[in-house]
Amino acid sequence: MLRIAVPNKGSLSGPAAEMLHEAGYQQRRESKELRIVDPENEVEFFYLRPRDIAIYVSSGRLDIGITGRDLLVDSGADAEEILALGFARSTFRYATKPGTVHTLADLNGRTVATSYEGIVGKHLKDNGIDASVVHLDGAVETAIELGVAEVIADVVETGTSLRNAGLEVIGDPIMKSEAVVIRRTNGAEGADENVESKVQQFLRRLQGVLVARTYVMMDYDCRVEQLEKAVALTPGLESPTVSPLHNEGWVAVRAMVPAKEAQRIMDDLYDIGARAILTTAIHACRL
Ligand SMILES: Nc1ncnc2c1ncn2[C@@H]1O[C@H](COP(=O)(O)OP(=O)(O)OP(=O)(O)O)[C@@H](O)[C@H]1O
Ligand SMILES: O=P(O)(O)OC[C@H]1O[C@H](OP(=O)(O)OP(=O)(O)O)[C@H](O)[C@@H]1O
Ligand SMILES: [Mg+2]
Repeated sequence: MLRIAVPNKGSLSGPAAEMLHEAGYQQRRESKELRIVDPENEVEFFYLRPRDIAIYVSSGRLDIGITGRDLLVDSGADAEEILALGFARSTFRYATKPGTVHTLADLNGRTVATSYEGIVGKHLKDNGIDASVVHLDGAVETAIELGVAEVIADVVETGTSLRNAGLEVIGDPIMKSEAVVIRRTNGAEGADENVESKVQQFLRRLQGVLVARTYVMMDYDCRVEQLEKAVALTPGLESPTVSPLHNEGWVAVRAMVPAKEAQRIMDDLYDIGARAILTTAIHACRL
């Protein structure tokens, strides 16, 4: 049985459950459930606080987990990222009231409030900055207004929270984060054979979901003379499927294309004479 840690609340929890469901795994029905067994897939899911997941996984009691890259780094736990999942994307930044602190160097001697002491402590140290760090559990944007700190370091996605608090960012992002699958560092070494094959199957399934979300299937007909040009526009993953049409001199072509580029590719195909150009969603795949 593969043992997997899944976020039980916060920004990671909904999208993680959705992705696991799309990958064919059973998920909990009640938000209070702390663990469920999916007997068909021989997987047990543990619903844990996102911040604790790296600690459980590094202990070796759970085989893999889904958490945020920033939470993994902050924990300092002995675990590594094995697959990026593309949701809960954010940056991690310093911010302050306009006009007080302008550059990273100005942080010297200041107080920084954050929920991510691990990331901030290391970043300050690596940059030779002597600042004190105050730990707050959340809503850190308010810390400046209330005089607890002069600077905050927090997760920024749209920037709305910073704007609402009248704050502006300082310097470049400290890091970029997204949801990731993590495993104990070098966890594949010496792992049970059955566990290892289940981990690989889990990763293939999630990769399948990622591909199904980012690619569409494109079909079109074109004249044989235009085939090379058309194939250059739709190279597919390996190479497109080309089948003869009943009408001589025409072929049907099928290839996966990135969903974001589908409309532009359809225009370009039309311009070189392709017709009956269709796209269809991919629901699942194994590459
Ligand atoms: N607004 C956001 N947009 C995208 N990702 C976010 C956002 N807020 C937090 N995250 C990400 O979610 C993870 C933190 O999850 P956690 O559950 O601890 O916090 P949360 O989503 O802010 O929930 P909570 O309501 O408990 O504060 C981190 O990886 C972080 O980068
Ligand atoms: O840039 P934005 O789109 O505004 O998103 C960033 C905000 O979202 C998270 O807060 P959350 O609502 O989870 O509250 P918290 O600070 O208590 O964690 C994060 O801590 C920021 O405050
Ligand atoms: Mg939060």
